[in-house]
Amino acid sequence: MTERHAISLRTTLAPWLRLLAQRRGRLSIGTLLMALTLVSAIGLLALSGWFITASALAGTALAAGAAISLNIYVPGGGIRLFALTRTVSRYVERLYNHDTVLRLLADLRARLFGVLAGLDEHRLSRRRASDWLHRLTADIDALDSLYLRLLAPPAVAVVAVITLSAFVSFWLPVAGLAIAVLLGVAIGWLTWGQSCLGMAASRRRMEDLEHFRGRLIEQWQGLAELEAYASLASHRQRLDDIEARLEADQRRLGRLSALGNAVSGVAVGTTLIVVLWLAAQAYTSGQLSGPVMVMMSLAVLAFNEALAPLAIAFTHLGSTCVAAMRLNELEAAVASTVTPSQTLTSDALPARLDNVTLRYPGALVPALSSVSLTVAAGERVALCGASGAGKSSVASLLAGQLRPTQGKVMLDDKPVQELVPKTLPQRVAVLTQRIDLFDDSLAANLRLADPVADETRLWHALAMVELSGWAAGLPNGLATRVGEGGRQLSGGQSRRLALARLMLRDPGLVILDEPFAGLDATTAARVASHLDGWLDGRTVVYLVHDLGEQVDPPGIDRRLMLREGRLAPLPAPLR
Ligand SMILES: Nc1ncnc2c1ncn2[C@@H]1O[C@H](COP(=O)(O)OP(=O)(O)OP(=O)(O)O)[C@@H](O)[C@H]1O
Repeated sequence: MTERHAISLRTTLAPWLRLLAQRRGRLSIGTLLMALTLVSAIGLLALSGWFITASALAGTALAAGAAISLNIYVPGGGIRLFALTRTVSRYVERLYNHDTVLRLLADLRARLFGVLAGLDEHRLSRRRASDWLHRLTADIDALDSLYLRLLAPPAVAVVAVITLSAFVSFWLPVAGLAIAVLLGVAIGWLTWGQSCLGMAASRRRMEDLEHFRGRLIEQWQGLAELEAYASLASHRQRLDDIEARLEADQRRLGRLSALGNAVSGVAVGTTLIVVLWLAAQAYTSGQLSGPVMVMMSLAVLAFNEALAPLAIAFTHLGSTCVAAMRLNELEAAVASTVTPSQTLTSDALPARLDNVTLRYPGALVPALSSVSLTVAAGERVALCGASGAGKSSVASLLAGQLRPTQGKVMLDDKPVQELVPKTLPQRVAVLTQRIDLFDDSLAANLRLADPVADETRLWHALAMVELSGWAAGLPNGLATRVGEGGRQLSGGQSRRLALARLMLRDPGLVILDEPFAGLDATTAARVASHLDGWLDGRTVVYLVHDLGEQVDPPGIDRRLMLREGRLAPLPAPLR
């Protein structure tokens, strides 16, 4: 890992470390509990070694007739104490740290929800639902390892090396130095070295996992189409390719983790031999007693416990980095938007596009080019154009769901991006081509627009779209379930239900995309006459391919024509 990589790693993880720092009290207690567990494990082994050796030597001396005494109570008590603190602190540490991690997860998810809520429709629609799911699950999971796997264990290991080295130096400084150097190098390798080795594969794996999940969901959703066009095999082949890459990286990371574990074992083993050799020399020169010599060596052996979690955690550091990078990108996208503060009046809203150009990300040509149009308060404008002319793009701009690449979008003479987010859905209503109905009752689907609407209002809204007779004839009336995505309803019924839902609100600007699509002429004419009354006193933009084909939307004051993303002169009327 170069210096540049190290800097980018720091900047990538910095926002998340700051988030962790908000819980620094809990994290410090958790780390202390980890350290206590480790110290108890080292103490237990070291003291046991000392005690067994001292007892053996005392026994031998007694057998040889020497008069010696050994206090067995203090070391025996110490061993019991370490055994007890090791068990209790491990249990409490697991409980406490898992609780901390769950709290961190809640912090991370809440922060991500906040970020997602701040994204406009445009940014949200650039990714598949599965990608957002991946952000909320796998990415957050990868980040939660930041404390438990990447911060606390190396911190505890470093403190433990310093403490052990100081402890051993008390009797034999050169052995203390050997411990500091050898185990310090091992910690360096297991953190820095392992992360360098695993960085590429763990990053790639994280990216491939997201692709794999997205494509897999896409395959299940589109299974019927893939089978109908005999494309299932090629689609599956692409999935297999990603899976093969995932498996190869998994194997690579497994091998690297095994290498890390081997390095950790070799490091502890080598340190043990060196300390034993130095201690044996000190013993033969009378500098050190036998029990202390054994105690030093066993203390080093117990250090295995401190190094064991490092190899796997740091081999997978790339996953955490990718997750953090993705979430940082999202945060940056939200941070770049203006803090909104303006609200809309309760009257009909004037709307304006000032020299607006809109280019979708990655598109070769703009969807809208230098479009300027004004809709006065209370006016009804029909925006006509062929499929792909840019009508829906205009609607999304007016509804604040898209931001223009250039130019200004004004509602009520205020820039749309400066409007408080909740004011837009309250005052601007859009009926798009895509109808979203939920697998719930008719009443629940209607009450999305107004949760406190009573049944009288619901029946009135249904009557406005000529659905009240049909609904009254259903055995369960308003409690009838519409099925997933409104499957129990016809296309025309779904559209009218969506229109009824829209009429439960009180918007100042109404945008209706082909409001009568899928309706027969008689029903369309009846709905048009109800709609006409409801639209009075509101600004209206109709999006239509053309006028005069079937039933026109009611009360059109002016007609505009869009052609290939530009406002065009109206064609001369047919004679
Ligand atoms: N999310 C998107 N990403 C990229 N390009 C898009 C996106 N949405 C629309 N476009 C492109 O922008 C242009 C205008 O599309 P738009 O949906 O605004 O047209 P429209 O007039 O509403 O069409 P229709 O009547 O078929 O709904 C089209 O060329 C379309 O391909």
